[in-house]
Amino acid sequence: MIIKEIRMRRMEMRMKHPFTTSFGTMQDKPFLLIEAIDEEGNSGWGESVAFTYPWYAEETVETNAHVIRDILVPLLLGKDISHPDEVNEIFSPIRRNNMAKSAVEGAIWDLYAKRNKLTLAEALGGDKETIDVGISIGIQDSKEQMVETVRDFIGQGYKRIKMKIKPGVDIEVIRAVREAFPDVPLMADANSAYTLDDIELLKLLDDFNLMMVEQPLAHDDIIDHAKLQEELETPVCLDESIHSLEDARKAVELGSCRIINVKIGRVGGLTEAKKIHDYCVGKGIDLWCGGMLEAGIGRAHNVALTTLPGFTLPGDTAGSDRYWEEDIITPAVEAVDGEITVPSGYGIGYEPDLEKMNKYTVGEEVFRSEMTETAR
Ligand SMILES: O=C(O)CCC(=O)C1=CC=C[C@@H](O)[C@@H]1C(=O)O
Ligand SMILES: [Mg+2]
Repeated sequence: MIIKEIRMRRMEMRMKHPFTTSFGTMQDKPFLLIEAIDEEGNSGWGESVAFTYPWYAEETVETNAHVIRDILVPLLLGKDISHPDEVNEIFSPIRRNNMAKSAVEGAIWDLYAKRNKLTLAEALGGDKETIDVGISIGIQDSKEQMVETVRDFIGQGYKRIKMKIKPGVDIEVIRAVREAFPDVPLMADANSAYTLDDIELLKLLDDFNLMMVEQPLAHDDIIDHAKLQEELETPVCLDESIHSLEDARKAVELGSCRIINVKIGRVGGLTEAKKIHDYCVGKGIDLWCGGMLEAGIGRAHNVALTTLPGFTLPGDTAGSDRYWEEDIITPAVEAVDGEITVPSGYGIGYEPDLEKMNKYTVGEEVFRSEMTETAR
């Protein structure tokens, strides 16, 4: 398939509620959508998960727009791609900028699957018809509010509860939730808010039968996480530290984690995510698919990835209604009793809702192999 045109939409959506982590609070969500069109007029979609502020990773919406426009699109326009794995290869000379790469590569994966009359799950080698999903809950104003929020999501049937923690908002909140819900599958995400100086506090987590503690230490660390895992019964799960198969291999060999949160954008796309999956299956490392507060396109990619057999734990792909009054795909992603039915349509399986997309589009750039124009 020849990549004849790539369109980059600047989107602005606003989440229903603010989302607070150890790094801050967000509710407005500017992001980029990528559409790739082949010579037959087939169209595939990808979503950048970069935030406007580089608190989770070094990339931002602006750095993504530059790298996509000036570096990645010129490498792909006019190219004859027989399999999306080639995109990972074409982009390999570009250092990092994984979220930018992933947004473009995701569009090519969707395009490839549609062109070959496959669901994206089938194209990736996934074999599940439904996926179990959990919910990620931001830091709440009080432990009582956290308990009530957890109660609400358990009532909606979510298969596991992830709560954000940070120094001063950790042990007592987890204790309150565990006392209220002794058996709910429960985990905590620290977003790198602790250091090895906190090891005595972190060892207290072992009292709560948590499934895991996610990224307790520095965002770019695997050594200290290995020292921490030696002291903890609770499995360490890495998120921010893992940007590639090589990072995963080193972390597993060092014993830095027993679980990995795979985020397609963080690792540079579906091809790399699949490589990490295949490696971790062989090493007995459990995986789950993390979220980046995606709109429907990104959420659809997460659903497809989660169909791979090594995604053994419920991930963060909640229904669209977790964050959005209305989504930009139809139908919206729906979690019923903590399960999402994998769509049977080709590609990502959800249709872009162009009326909603246009409603939230604040800018668009069109790149064609023979010209580039700014459409609005
Ligand atoms: O998309 C979701 O629902 C998951 C949101 C979530 O937990 C996160 C999103 C982005 C950065 C972090 O705050 C956190 C994570 O680290 O997984
Ligand atoms: Mg995380």
